[in-house]
Amino acid sequence: MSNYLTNHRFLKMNGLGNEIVVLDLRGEKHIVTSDEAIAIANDPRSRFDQMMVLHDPVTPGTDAFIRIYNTDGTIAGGCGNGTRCVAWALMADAEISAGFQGTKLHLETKMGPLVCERRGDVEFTVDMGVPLFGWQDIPLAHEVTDTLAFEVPLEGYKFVPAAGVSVGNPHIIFFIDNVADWDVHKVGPSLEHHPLFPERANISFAQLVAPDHFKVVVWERGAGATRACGTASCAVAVCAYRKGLAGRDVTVSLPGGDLQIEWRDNGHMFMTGPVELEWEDHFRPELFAGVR
Ligand SMILES: N[C@H](CCC[C@H](N)C(=O)O)C(=O)O
Repeated sequence: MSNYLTNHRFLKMNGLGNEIVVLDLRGEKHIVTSDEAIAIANDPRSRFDQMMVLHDPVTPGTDAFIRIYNTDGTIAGGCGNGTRCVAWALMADAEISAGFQGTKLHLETKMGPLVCERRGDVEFTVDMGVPLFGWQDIPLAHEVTDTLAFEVPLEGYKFVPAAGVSVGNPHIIFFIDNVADWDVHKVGPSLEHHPLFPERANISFAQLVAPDHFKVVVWERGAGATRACGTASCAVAVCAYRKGLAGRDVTVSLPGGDLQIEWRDNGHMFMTGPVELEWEDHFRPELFAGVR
């Protein structure tokens, strides 16, 4: 492992149990390689679903640029839970916030800008942008008549139409009767890699509890089953609204807890939820038994 990481701030956090590492590489030119990301993810102390690496801002007026890595070393366009963790780090962490004043932060990923607002000690709202519903946007490998109801075989289960959307990353949702009947470990891997999804996909099973409440379980592209997924919660909320199942303001209950999603009239999705800091240190190779 390259020693350029040494001494950079390393935070192990989570957003509703979605395991997040925040690595502050601002001021550093190196970009973490896929192999380095995998090595950090493979160490039990720093195991992550997503690693959020902070770089110097690219667009004037923004506070930082974030590169997002999945457990398997691939890059993700968006990560809702991780973005809230970054917001906490830059606004509130004793060391890297550098006494940040105010309650608003402008972040940027390869998918565009992300504005974060602090709501409380550990509670943040993120403007997750505008969802895209075209088959090329999701993307699908070929055109389907209706991206809110198309066919993907679910081996071993009765047919349920799939809904697709891009919220900065590809999401496929199955609106089903009861999440307890679905084993994401069983169906997730083959759906994530299904040939209909040329960039692979995050897979969700969503159960309507009430028009303002869903129970959701997620199999994430590049990370597997996670305890919570912010972008999937946005994806469920906007597809449910467009299918006439729900209103614009919904609670999404994930295995790790609840997120609030609001799809405002201006087309933007707003996600609100908590973060937790587990431990922080400076990156030192000896901290990571398996990382060399
Ligand atoms: N856990 C993340 C999503 C990661 C998405 C990633 N698995 C991908 O698109 O490759 C969230 O809270 O939104």
